[in-house]
Amino acid sequence: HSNREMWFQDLFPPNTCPINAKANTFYGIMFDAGSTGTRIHIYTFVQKSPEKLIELEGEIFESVKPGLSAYADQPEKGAETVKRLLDMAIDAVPPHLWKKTPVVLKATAGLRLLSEEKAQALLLEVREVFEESPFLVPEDSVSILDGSYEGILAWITVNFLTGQLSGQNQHTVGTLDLGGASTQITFLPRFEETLKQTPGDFLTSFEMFNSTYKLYTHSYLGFGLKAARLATLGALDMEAVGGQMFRSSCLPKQLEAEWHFGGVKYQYGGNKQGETGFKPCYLEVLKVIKGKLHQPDEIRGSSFYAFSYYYDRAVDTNLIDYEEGGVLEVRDFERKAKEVCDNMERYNSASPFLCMDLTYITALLKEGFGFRDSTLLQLTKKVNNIETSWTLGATFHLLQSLGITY
Ligand SMILES: O=c1[nH]cnc2c1ncn2[C@@H]1O[C@H](COP(=O)(O)OP(=O)(O)O)[C@@H](O)[C@H]1O
Ligand SMILES: [Ca+2]
Repeated sequence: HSNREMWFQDLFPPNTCPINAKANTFYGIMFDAGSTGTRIHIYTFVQKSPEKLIELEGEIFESVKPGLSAYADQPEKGAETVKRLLDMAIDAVPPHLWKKTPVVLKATAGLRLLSEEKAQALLLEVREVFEESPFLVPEDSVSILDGSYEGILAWITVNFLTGQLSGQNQHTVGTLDLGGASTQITFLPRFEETLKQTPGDFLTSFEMFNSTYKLYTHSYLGFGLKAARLATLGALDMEAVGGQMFRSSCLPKQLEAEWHFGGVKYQYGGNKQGETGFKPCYLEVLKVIKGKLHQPDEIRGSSFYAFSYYYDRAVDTNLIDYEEGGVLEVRDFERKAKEVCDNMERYNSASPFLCMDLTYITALLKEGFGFRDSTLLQLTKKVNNIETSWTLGATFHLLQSLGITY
């Protein structure tokens, strides 16, 4: 917006503003407090006419690391990271719309894993930051997002961005999200048989854009990439034990290092004497996964959109381009896992966990969800320049609940 535009908007009520064709522009601010980082998504929408679906115009995105859960014992410092991000919205949203622009933060698996007391202390501090801002603070504006909604809202985002939620012929696509602490699988079942075979708590009905979708979705807490590292190391419930060294065949033989996650410090290293490589690593990882996940038959033959750590690790190993993304088969992850794990001493990687991560992704897809080697995965970070994140779905839901859209 130019200054001249804003000067006019202050003189005229939005709908009659003579020079501003975009008087029906509005904004929504959604924070994603993930286990590894906090992100702000500032969305711009236009509603061209009351009976039309709102259109997404653009997004401003910024992120900080580490996530809120790293501030479990310093909630004020955690809230400060949110405040710095919110300052961006002050610049991005025109002042006359501040009061009409809702701001919401939803936390995912990092906070789900904290004690109730510590999580609530963090949320309370964030709430105060919001109250002190000039934006609209709806009831329940700061909360922990339910795992099943995390999957559904990401599914809404991807299918909205790919144009599957409008018009008659809807061919929706399933979504796979691999976070740091939890992972989600979501799709619209096509066969009656799937509905019969699925436990009730894996099915959720959801209304969006005047349609009701009965979705298969589940969030597996503790099955995110970083939580899986701890589980593989046998360190998941061991925070009380100090000074213990956790070893794995998925790590370079000579490695000894420290790692911080969720405010806890872990020491880990390679199997100095014992085996290393893909085979022993796969067996190790399998112990974490085997028999723990529900396998819907229907997905074996279908293709899915995959993002977050699926995307990041595919980029790290040159399976896809960072900007472009790409289509992979499940077996591509396995091929890369073998390549990395069986050449660990020589493989020049930014992270000593690369072998473990790729092996975990392979095992999660094949043995966890039951995908075929040939299952196609569409790896995406952005669609039409908008981040593929549950935050857009959550913002639509928010606008709907505020009566700003339907
Ligand atoms: O807006 C986004 N666009 C694309 N990827 C994202 C976005 N936000 C988070 N991610 C990805 O999510 C992963 C981190 O997961 P996260 O910190 O959200 O853990 P959680 O979902 O288990 O709480 C990383 O791969 C990161 O790149
Ligand atoms: Ca996430």
